Amino acid sequence: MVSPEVTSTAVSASAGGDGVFVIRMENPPVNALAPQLLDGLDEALDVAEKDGARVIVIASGVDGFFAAGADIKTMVDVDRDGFMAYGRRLRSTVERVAALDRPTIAAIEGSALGGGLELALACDLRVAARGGKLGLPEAKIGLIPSAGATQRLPKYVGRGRALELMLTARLLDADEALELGLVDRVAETGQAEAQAVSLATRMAGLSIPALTDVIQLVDASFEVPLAEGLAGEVSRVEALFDGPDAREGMRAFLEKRPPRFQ
Ligand SMILES: CCCCCCCCCCCCC[C@H](O)CC(=O)SCCNC(=O)CCNC(=O)[C@H](O)C(C)(C)COP(=O)(O)OP(=O)(O)OC[C@H]1O[C@@H](n2cnc3c(N)ncnc32)[C@H](O)[C@@H]1OP(=O)(O)O
Repeated sequence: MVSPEVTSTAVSASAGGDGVFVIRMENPPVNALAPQLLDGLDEALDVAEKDGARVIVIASGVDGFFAAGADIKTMVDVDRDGFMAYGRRLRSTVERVAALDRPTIAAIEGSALGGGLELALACDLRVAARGGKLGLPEAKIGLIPSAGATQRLPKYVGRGRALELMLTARLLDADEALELGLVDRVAETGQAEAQAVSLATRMAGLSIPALTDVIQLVDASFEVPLAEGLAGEVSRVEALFDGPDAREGMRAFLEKRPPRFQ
């Protein structure tokens, strides 16, 4: 069901009854991450949170592009203050996606480049369809990725591969991106959103507090000493055990019925 609450012209959204909320970026021709698209993303995220979305999919509604990154046609004429202001604006939305307290999946149909790929990297998982290109070509235009890729990419693909991709500015296809660990699933052309929604639907049937805890513990594993991470597991599982989902999940298992998580 299309969500009428999203009024943006650069984004549409649909909320499924199963708790999966799909946000589609629609800023033709290349889904350049222009301010109106970022405003639309934030509006859609507001609606998703208000509606209690359990899993959020960020997809593309523009043929050929998930997102081509910052709008070079605009960037070429913008002054330093505008560059800095836009950078702050873009990073605000990207980091909001990264910090969401529910799982997020990027459905990459078409090319995801520069800031567009950085938006996908801020999601918890990535599904990429064959036919698109993925890359961080900022060095070709005298810039560097500056919406999180230098910090996230090494965690996904390792230091050497992250450097190779950013130092060559080369583009990958979906299969190589999967091989490197840049994306988590590959779909046939035109099927990225469908595959992402299928994955999201499976996740939406589980305990979202538990999934969110797993995401945060895995992300922390790159930052904290092992002992601190293990202690985090303990404190979180004890809190979950005290929460409503654990009792409901165990009772549903024993009663051989689907759990009704909050
Ligand atoms: C107030 C607003 C200010 C906005 C500017 C301020 C920026 C602040 C930056 C801070 C944040 C940084 C974020 C990030 O880290 C940095 C970036 O994202 S930089 C941009 C990175 N993206 C790219 O470099 C992609 C460049 N595109 C390509 O490599 C190719 O287009 C492609 C995607 C591989 C496809 O190639 P082709 O199939 O050959 O098609 P074309 O190249 O001919 O492209 C078709 C058409 O689309 C236009 N286009 C493509 N990408 C962009 C883009 N990013 N911005 C604008 N326009 C783009 C291209 O020019 C063609 O247009 P046409 O010639 O047909 O008019």
